[in-house]
Amino acid sequence: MPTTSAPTGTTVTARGLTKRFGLHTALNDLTLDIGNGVTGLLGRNGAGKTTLLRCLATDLDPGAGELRIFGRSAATTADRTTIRRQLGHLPQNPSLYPHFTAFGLLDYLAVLKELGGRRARHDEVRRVLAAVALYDRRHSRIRRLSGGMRQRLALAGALLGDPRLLLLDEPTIGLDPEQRIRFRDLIAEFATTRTAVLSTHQIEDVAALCTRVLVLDEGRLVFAGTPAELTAGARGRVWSLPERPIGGTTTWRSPDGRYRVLTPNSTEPPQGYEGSAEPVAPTLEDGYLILTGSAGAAAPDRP
Ligand SMILES: Nc1ncnc2c1ncn2[C@@H]1O[C@H](COP(=O)(O)OP(=O)(O)OP(=O)(O)O)[C@@H](O)[C@H]1O
Repeated sequence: MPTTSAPTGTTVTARGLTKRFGLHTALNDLTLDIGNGVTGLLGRNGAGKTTLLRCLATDLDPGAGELRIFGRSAATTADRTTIRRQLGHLPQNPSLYPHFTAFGLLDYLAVLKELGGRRARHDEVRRVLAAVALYDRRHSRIRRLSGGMRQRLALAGALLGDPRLLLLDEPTIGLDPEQRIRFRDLIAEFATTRTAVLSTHQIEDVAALCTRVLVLDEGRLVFAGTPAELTAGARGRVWSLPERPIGGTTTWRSPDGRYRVLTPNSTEPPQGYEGSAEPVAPTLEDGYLILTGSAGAAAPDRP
């Protein structure tokens, strides 16, 4: 496994972390460290990203291996309570009570988070509402908010109390481009002194935001490093061709009519296109596709 860069500081330490659901192994012997900054979790559907985030949130008991967060053991009841007080979790498909107002829901969550003193608690609710640009909608009932606004409200809930560790499961789903940029700014600022872990299929978010990337494949950690290191795996393996080749893997037909082609196993252009292939600078997505072997799956069957 290519691991060239280490995280700064250590918030999470996992050794041999394994989670089984019946006969299925969702996390398989994961050993990793996560420190300050934004760590992106990538992987195909079912790779184990949500399961890992749920273990980090101490919502799921891994069953095997060691998990320490802030130096405390997630397996010990007293330590788990201490960990929970210092983390914020935006789960996949968060459920919000539709009859609450935005302010009312966050105030309720703030009470559960033991943010004491009415005035200080309300100030904190106003702070997180402003952070996700929902302050003007604070009196709106949740059922009247759009899908993207609900997602931002759930993010505000995770930010309550200024946690040391923020766990975000597909946080930018449903956000418009302006709000997505705002989200990146918010999380990048947060992670200058704290730790954020986000699971996503939005590779542009990882490229724009993450200081480190972890890639899971069928429950195993197959990459830990920087986005630049993941991208480098595709160097010399991306081409622009005048037609769809038989060899290589076509990612898509670009608007200029040329075909963007990956050669996962070679730094040579596809056979027969030596004269017409133009090398293309790889993206993080190319590095990810080549690493996970998904590049082969990207090509449609030829008739
Ligand atoms: N509560 C559960 N009971 C049984 N199997 C589960 C449970 N939760 C997850 N799994 C299985 O564990 C594997 C990993 O699931 P997980 O939700 O962690 O994947 P993921 O990487 O987050 O996927 P996606 O990108 O689709 O959200 C899958 O095969 C899933 O079916």
